[in-house]
Amino acid sequence: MSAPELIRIVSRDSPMALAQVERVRAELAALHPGVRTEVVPVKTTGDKWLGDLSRVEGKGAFTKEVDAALLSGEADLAVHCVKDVPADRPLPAGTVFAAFLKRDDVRDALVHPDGLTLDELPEGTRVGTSSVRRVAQLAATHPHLRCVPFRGNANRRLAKLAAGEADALLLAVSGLERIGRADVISEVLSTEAMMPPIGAGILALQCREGDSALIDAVSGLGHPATHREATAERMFLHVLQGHCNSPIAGHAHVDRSGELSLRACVFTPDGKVRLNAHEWAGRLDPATLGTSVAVALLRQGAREIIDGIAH
Ligand SMILES: NCc1[nH]cc(CCC(=O)O)c1CC(=O)O
Repeated sequence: MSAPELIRIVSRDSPMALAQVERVRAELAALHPGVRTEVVPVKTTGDKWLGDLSRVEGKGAFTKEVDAALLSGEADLAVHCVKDVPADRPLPAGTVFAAFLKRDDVRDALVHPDGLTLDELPEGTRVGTSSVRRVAQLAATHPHLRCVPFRGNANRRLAKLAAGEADALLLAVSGLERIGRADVISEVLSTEAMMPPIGAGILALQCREGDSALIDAVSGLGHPATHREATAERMFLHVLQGHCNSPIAGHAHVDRSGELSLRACVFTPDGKVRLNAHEWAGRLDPATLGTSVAVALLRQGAREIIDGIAH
């Protein structure tokens, strides 16, 4: 089938999201020089509402309006951070993932105006983050620090930090790189020090089911190892059935020999309990690995921890 003449790409309108779209346009232009692209920016509930996300009705605060543009035919292709796409339920009916782009850095970074590292931060330092995953892990390893709620896109968070609303920030390395602000990073945290979220650093392309001309055109942007990692991580979360307030981390990785493993954790919000599992896929497919790791954590009591957290 011949490639479409025009691909309309829908995305959130934050600087990070628009930078992601530019990456997709550049990769598409290299693959299909004849295809034109147009950007359809939308504001999502998650961009408009800067309060507690668990108070927004339903999941998908960063994806709902993007999905709607795809389904209504206003756009043909959506670019998402996999991290922001709910994994506890299937994609909206009528849509599918057409490709997962090569994964960026999965790690979180500390941003401190004077360049201090996490271990150097003095008692009482206010760390801006609304992420229950980051809060729980910091509480466990650095109980003398204080997390303060911090929402808004990465550029807004950096502006709030500059305005003194916190003393330091935790943000994804990949996000800072995308907005061209890797210069503010004072320390890149190892995945042992700060386990990443499901889908960290992965961009997914989503389209209407059955739009085969488009699927054919963009599938060449897909990265097979990233696809396996995203599939294992998302199935893990699907089986575990977390909610917005449950601190969960997970990181699948294809190593140099092509072996896939998945390490994952469930925490209590205060970080005092941490369940761990780490398994290799061996002959299992990625989704079965995700299921197996989720079951391993459920056997350790993950359900009771997750359900015991108010949401
Ligand atoms: N929750 C917002 C969000 N969604 C994806 C990223 C980072 C980029 C990525 O992991 O793809 C960020 C920002 C952050 O957590 O610092």
